[in-house]
Amino acid sequence: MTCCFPFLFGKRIKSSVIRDPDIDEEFSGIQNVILYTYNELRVATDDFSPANKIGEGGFGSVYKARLKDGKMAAVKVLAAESRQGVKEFLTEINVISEIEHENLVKLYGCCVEGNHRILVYNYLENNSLAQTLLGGGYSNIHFNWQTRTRICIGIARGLAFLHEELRPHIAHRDIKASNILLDKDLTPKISDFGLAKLIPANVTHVSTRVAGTMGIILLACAEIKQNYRLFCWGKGYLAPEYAIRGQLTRKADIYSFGVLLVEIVTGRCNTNARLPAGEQYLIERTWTLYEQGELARLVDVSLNGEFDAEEACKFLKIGLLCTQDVPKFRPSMSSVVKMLTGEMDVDDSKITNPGLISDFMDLKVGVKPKSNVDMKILSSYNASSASDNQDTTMTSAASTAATTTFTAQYCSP
Ligand SMILES: Nc1ncnc2c1ncn2[C@@H]1O[C@H](COP(=O)(O)OP(=O)(O)OP(=O)(O)O)[C@@H](O)[C@H]1O
Repeated sequence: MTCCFPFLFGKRIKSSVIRDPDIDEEFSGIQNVILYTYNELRVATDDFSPANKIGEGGFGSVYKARLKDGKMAAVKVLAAESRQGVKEFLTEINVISEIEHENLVKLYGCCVEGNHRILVYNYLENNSLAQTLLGGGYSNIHFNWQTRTRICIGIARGLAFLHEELRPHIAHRDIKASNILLDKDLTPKISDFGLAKLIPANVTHVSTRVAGTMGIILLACAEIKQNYRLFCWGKGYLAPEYAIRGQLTRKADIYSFGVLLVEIVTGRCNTNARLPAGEQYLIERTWTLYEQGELARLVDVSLNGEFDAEEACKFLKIGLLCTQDVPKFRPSMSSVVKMLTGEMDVDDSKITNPGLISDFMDLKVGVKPKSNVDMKILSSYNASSASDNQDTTMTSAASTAATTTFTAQYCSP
């Protein structure tokens, strides 16, 4: 196996030790990343043993590891399909390594040996919100109201930091319950910056491919000459403008945060096909109950009534503010933090209708779906940079890699 940077292994990267000018350039400005050898990580994970596997995401498998210095780590082995070239990979590392905040997962280092692309993160003891709070009762953790408020505020602070304090700003692009990890004190940490891209401060949005778990994929199949469109609805965190047009702004993250906020208060996933129609989509349900003045009914019953009803309804209203259909109506994350902590009032009159799948299906397609089909969509576009800026990025069935299950609605054009 060829080693890209043999002279760097086991060392903290210092650009001063690098001799190759290209590599020197790649590493310039990277000071705090440790480069691990593949062998070191193999030993740390007991040869990537299934017993140490703690998760599987769209971009690869995650293993629990004990590093040489005794520290626990989460080792994310990027799947072959999502392996980037050294340059892209290091660009990502460069971004991640400089980010430090109480509510963001810390990147310790990486491995870029031969074909391997591995990220090494701080290990978080209490798993993700998806596996605990929303995991269907398989966790021993009791999320009381106070813990939930702390988690909501922590996530909001982490995101506000990415959006507003970092220069250039960063949109996470994949805010969702499985990307919120909890440490031993249940402090939330936002993970998965693998998909984060820099947004230059003077750019209001970049139109780009949809990354990570897809909310919607619009596929036009060449064989049927675009006679059919396949709309796929996934886990529902994506803002409509991002899902449909690939328009990435911080406002799309704020939409996803709003969905997550409502999930935390209600203790349920944002989509649940087993519920009666009208209750399946959490944001739709929240909007209905808000209009009826009955928001408190949504609060997680497992709290046994032990919560501050006024505060819980306020959080749900903030969720609605964040998920408004019109991106510019959504508040900034720093305002969200202030509203959550009570430093700023929530103005009910500012709440307008949320961006909902049912609405834009009708709007964009103009016909009702013919049938529901469950299918495995191979997501993870490797769309060429040429198509990155086109609204039609998602119409290219394009290259597909990681498997994600979606419920698709097959429609006439
Ligand atoms: N730093 C970490 N500490 C502890 N567990 C982790 C850590 N990072 C990831 N995990 C576990 O691995 C799982 C998979 O994480 P990963 O970020 O690869 O995928 P995901 O967020 O579930 O999905 P996707 O790739 O679609 O975003 C997480 O849900 C979590 O349970």
